[in-house]
Amino acid sequence: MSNEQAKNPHLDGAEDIIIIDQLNKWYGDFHVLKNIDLTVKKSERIVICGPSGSGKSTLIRCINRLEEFQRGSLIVDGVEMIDDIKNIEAIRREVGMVFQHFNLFPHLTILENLTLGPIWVQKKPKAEAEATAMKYLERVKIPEQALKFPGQLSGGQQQRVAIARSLCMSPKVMLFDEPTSALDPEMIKEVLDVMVELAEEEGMTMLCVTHEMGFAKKVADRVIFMDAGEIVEQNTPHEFFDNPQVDRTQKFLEQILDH
Ligand SMILES: Nc1ncnc2c1ncn2[C@@H]1O[C@H](COP(=O)(O)OP(=O)(O)OP(=O)(O)O)[C@@H](O)[C@H]1O
Repeated sequence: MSNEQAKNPHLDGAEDIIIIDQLNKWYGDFHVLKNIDLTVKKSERIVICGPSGSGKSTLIRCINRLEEFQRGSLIVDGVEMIDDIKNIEAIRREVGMVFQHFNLFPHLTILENLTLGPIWVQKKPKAEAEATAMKYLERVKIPEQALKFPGQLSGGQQQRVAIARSLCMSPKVMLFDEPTSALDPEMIKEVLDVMVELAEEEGMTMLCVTHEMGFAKKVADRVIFMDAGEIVEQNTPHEFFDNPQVDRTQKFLEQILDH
């Protein structure tokens, strides 16, 4: 396995924000994650790819504790993930997640979707939460949609709302689980553009499960290839795409780059 750590200058001297050590997870008898070791630096941008069912979603869902795991350790910003509700809450505050299907509350306006967490979880005053929400709606370029309901927005706009909603909680890490795979082709770019800005202008630490290899080439410090519950290969995008070391990676790249 190639283990070359990203060598981008913006990561020089950066501290480790996620440390995963020998993480193993089973669904019943099915060993879904096998001996995962992964250290992520602050401001690092990681793209995770691999065949369907290889465990990509499960891995990032473990990071913010949407899934439990049976063996190994996982530390996020110095907080170890053990079965302790206070730790889970701390992790959820630090780690935002954007899903394939947006997961907005349909009966709440966009503004209410964005302020719900800050008001109820972070106990922020309503006016402050709304000001922050508007700031992030402007950042994702849809402030005029604030008083509409999710069903009145396009898929691309809803996904940008979901990204803004995560940002309202001031996360230190953002996890993206196939954020563009439910979108029509013409909407994919508008969401990827927001993610690129987030990486380049905010220096956000990002782990993104995606098959958007153009995004990986443009933004990622490191691309990780998973297969059958293992990290099979990881490298800088340049090396990963131009010089894959492992047979399984080569076959995967041939398949997806054919499309
Ligand atoms: N709740 C569950 N119970 C049992 N098996 C599950 C559960 N969730 C996922 N799995 C299985 O675990 C494996 C990994 O799933 P996961 O969603 O992490 O893969 P993935 O690489 O993200 O796939 P995809 O690209 O299709 O989303 C799959 O075989 C899946 O069927």
